[in-house]
Amino acid sequence: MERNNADPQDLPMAVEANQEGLQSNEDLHLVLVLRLPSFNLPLNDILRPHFHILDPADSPEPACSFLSNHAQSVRALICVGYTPVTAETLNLLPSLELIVASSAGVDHIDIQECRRRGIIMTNASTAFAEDAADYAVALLIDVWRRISAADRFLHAGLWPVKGDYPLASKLRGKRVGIVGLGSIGFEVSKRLEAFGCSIAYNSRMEKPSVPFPYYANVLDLAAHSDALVLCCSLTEQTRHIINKDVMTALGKKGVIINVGRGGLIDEKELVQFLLRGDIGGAGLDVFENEPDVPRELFELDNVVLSPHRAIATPESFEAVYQLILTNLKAFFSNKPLQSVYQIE
Ligand SMILES: O=CC(=O)O
Repeated sequence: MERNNADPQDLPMAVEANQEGLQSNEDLHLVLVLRLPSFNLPLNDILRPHFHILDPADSPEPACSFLSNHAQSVRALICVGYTPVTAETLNLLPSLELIVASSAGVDHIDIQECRRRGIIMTNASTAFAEDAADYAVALLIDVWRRISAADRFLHAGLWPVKGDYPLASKLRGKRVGIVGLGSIGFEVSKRLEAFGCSIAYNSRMEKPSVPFPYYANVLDLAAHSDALVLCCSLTEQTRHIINKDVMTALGKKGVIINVGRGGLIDEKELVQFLLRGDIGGAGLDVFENEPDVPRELFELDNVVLSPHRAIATPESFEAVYQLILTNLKAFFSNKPLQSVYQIE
């Protein structure tokens, strides 16, 4: 594969050291990092020995002129966090071939434009899968066993006043429908099987390698489930995949857990269903307009809320940095990439 020959005059970067010794920036492949200035991670330090990092957030130049002036020959871009990558941004990067997303979800990236341009994308759901799955299951157990609500009961000093706390619900024997059986959904299935739940799923395509019943339609999955766990990407096809009809099919005792994206659920409808008692409860780590959470939810004891933290542990971030490094090294040495996001 051809080397990237950025004009070193354009790049006000110092000479970098790598493990093999000192190399000038001219010898290192150029990698653009797009991040919000507030997103200060050790990622650049991990990458610098291996790549020549261009980071507009470190420059006083406005991002647009930085990209026009310095990034014309950039072939690989790291998108950190949920920094939007729009068609306008992509237009400033005519040589771009690869986007490495540091997130599991990629709905902040214009994937249709990437498809049109033939830009490959990798995401980080494999690195986040275990933590996201632990969290999804924790939310489900919390809603069914009412742990957070019981905690509030005790904190409010209500045990001596009101007596025994009401019984909650058992996990074993429950039917859980997983929406999106990618790496995160699959980890959820492994954990819930161990709790004695029966698993079914909906996904873009049936997966011949898994033993669980497949429902091509989320409505049918909901009708055969006690809980839905949402682990899929937010795309044009999945926006509001959990709508009024699906919630009705899930029924009054049904529970919804969301560790995907807020936009997967018609949130206004969800609030109404919960207020009317038309579904049994919800465990929500993501919301349609973060960080704004519908205030009505704060009053409901059958709802467990969390500020978009399912994937986040220091260990999972470390795994993401390593995944990013592996993918960039593979790309520049023309080897197979890990965790390629399949753009539909
Ligand atoms: O929500 C978290 C992620 O997409 O990484």
